[in-house]
Amino acid sequence: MFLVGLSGGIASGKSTVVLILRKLGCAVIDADVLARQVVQQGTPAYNKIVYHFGKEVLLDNGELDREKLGSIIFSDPEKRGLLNSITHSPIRKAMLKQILWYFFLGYRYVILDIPLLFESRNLIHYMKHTILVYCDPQTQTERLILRNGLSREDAMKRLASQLPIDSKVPLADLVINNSGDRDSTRQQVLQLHARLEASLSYLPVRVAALTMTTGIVACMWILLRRFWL
Ligand SMILES: Nc1ncnc2c1ncn2[C@@H]1O[C@H](COP(=O)(O)OP(=O)(O)OP(=O)(O)O)[C@@H](O)[C@H]1O
Repeated sequence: MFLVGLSGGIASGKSTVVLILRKLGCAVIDADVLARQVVQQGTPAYNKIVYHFGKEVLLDNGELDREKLGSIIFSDPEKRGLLNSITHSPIRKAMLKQILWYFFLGYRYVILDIPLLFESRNLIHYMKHTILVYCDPQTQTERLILRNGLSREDAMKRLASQLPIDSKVPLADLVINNSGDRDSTRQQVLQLHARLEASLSYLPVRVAALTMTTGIVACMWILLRRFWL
C-alpha cells in the first residue's frame, strides 16, 4: 500500500475531487474530520485544551468553540504552537489507525485529504504522491464568494491569509486543474485513479507484511510442535 496526499487552497475544489474519488471506491482519510474527533468532549486533547486555554473556549453545550479557538491562535503564534502540540499527536495516531485498517482491507493506496499538507512540509515525506487540486486564483475567488456569501474584500482577505495556490504547484507531483467545468475535473480524476490503480508501488509494503506474517506463523508452528506435539 502507498499513501497519496491531497491538498489545495480554500474553495479550490478538494471536496469536489474527494467526492468523485469516494464514489470510485477509493479509501480517503479526511484530516479535518479526525481533527474534530480528537478534541471531542472528554478526550485527553479536549481536557488539555480546556486546562491551557480556559473555559472561555467552550460553547454552552461544553463543546469546543472552534471559531473562538481559531481567532485566538490566529494572532498568537505561541498559543498556536501549544494547540498544535496538543492535537498533532492524537491526529497522527488516529490517521495511522485508519491507514492500517485500509491496509488490512486490501486497499492499494489511501488518499489523505490534508488541508495544510504543503504548508506543514514534514507530512509530505510520508507520501508516495502528492495531489494539488488547483484552481486559478480568479475562479477560486469567485467560487469562494458564491459559496460563502462573502464580499469580494473578505474573500480576498481569506485568500491572502493562505499560501498562494500558484506557489503550491511546484510542490505537488500530480495536479488536478479544477478551473474548468465539473466534467473536465471528473475526467482528470478518472485518469488519475486509473494511474494510481495501475501503479505497483503497493507491492513492497504488501510483500513485507506477507513475509512478516509468514515468519510469525512459522515460528509459532515450530514452537507448538516442539513443546506440545
Ligand atoms: N468545477 C467546478 N465548477 C463549478 N463549481 C465548482 C467546481 N468545483 C467546485 N465548485 C464549487 O466551488 C466551491 C468550492 O468547492 P469545494 O467545496 O469542493 O472546495 P474545497 O477546496 O473543498 O473548499 P474548502 O477547503 O474551502 O472547504 C463549492 O461551492 C463547489 O460546489
